[in-house]
Formats: sequence, structure tokens, C-alpha cells
Amino acid sequence: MGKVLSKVMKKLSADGPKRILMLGLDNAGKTTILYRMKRTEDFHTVPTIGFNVETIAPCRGISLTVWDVGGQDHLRTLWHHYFDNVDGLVFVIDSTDSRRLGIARAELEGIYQHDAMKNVPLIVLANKQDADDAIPAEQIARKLDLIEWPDDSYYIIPCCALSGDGITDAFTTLAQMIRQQQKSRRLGIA
Ligand SMILES: Nc1nc2c(ncn2[C@@H]2O[C@H](COP(=O)(O)OP(=O)(O)OP(=O)(O)O)[C@@H](O)[C@H]2O)c(=O)[nH]1
Ligand SMILES: [Mg+2]
Repeated sequence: MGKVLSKVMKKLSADGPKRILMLGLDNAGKTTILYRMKRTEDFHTVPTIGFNVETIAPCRGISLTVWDVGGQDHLRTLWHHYFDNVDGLVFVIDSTDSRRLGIARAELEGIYQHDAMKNVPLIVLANKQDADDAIPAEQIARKLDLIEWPDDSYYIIPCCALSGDGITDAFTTLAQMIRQQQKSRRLGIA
């Protein structure tokens, strides 16, 4: 496993940073995740108007340029401007926001209707798992209809942006998915 991972890392760093898009409804925790990954001390987020972009290294040898785009209702219509040349998508869910899971599902489905986003590897982050009323990740997967998606096209990962639990693993997993897809493409099997 260690050997495989180190090979993956070498190849990823050789190709330069991968372009990652991070989307999700407003208040899901996207910007908190971004700055937690940057290990920024004492940051306070405000609702994002436009985007934040940072290059992160979830572990040695992996470099990802992450675009965090504002998720408010009127800003979601602008998401498609970010869809070109995306290597991987992180879709963030506020696990305490049961009322808007249906809207999140529709937005996620809408993203994959765009040709440029078809087949882009997906990580769904079930964020805010520290909250008492957080919905477990498996239940979120069902509500998002992820059960209908091909098994190897996504992972859903529970996390807490405040503590950082689950986040590094999520970006590392996404990097591996991207590498695997690129390898399959080179071999002509994807
Ligand atoms: N309890 C808890 N609160 C969190 C967590 N992650 C983020 N938050 C809080 O959720 C609120 C919104 O976080 P943001 O990171 O600004 O959300 P966003 O997805 O970037 O929102 P937009 O920029 O409007 O799209 C903030 O008050 C965060 O402190 C978490 O894991 N647990
Ligand atoms: Mg934000």
C-alpha cells in the first residue's frame, strides 16, 4: 500500500497541481475546509462572494489547486463558469441541514449534467459531524441518491472542518481517484 501510494504521489507531483473545484450550498463549510487544509491559524469565514483559491498539499508529493466558490442561491448560477478542465470535485454538505438536502441533491445532479463535468471524480464531504444533530454520512448518501451512481465514481466521507477530522484523507483519496482515472485513460479503458 505504501509503495503504491508513493508511486501515485511521484506521478501526481510530476504532472503539476491538479485542479479541484469545491462546491456546495452556502454555509456548508467550504471556506473553513480550505483554510483548515492551508493550516491557517485563527481564521473567521464570511459568506464567499466570488471565490477563494489556494494550493494545498494534503500529504507529501501531492499538490492540488482548490477553487472554493460561493454557494449562495444567486451565486450557484455562476458555478458553470468554473467547469472547464476540472480534475476533481469536492461537494460539501452541511450534515445538520436536513431541510436543504433535496436542494443539495438537485445542485449536485445539475453539475453532472454539464458535459465538462461528466466523469469528474467526486468526493462528497458530510461536514459538521461534530454537531449533535448531524445526519450520518450513509443516510446523506441515500438522500443524495448516490446509491444510483457507479461505485467507483465517488466517495462520501464524514468530516469536521473545525477539528480537521476526515479532511486530509478526503483530498488524498480524491488525488488517488484522479490518478487512477488518468491511468485508465492512458490504457484506453476509460
Ligand atoms: N459545527 C461546525 N461548524 C462548522 C464546520 N465547518 C464550518 N462550520 C461553520 O459553518 C459556517 C459556514 O462556514 P463557511 O466555511 O463560511 O461556509 P461556506 O460553505 O464557505 O459558505 P459560502 O461561502 O456562503 O458558500 C461557519 O460559521 C463555520 O464556522 C464544522 O465542521 N462543524
Ligand atoms: Mg465560503
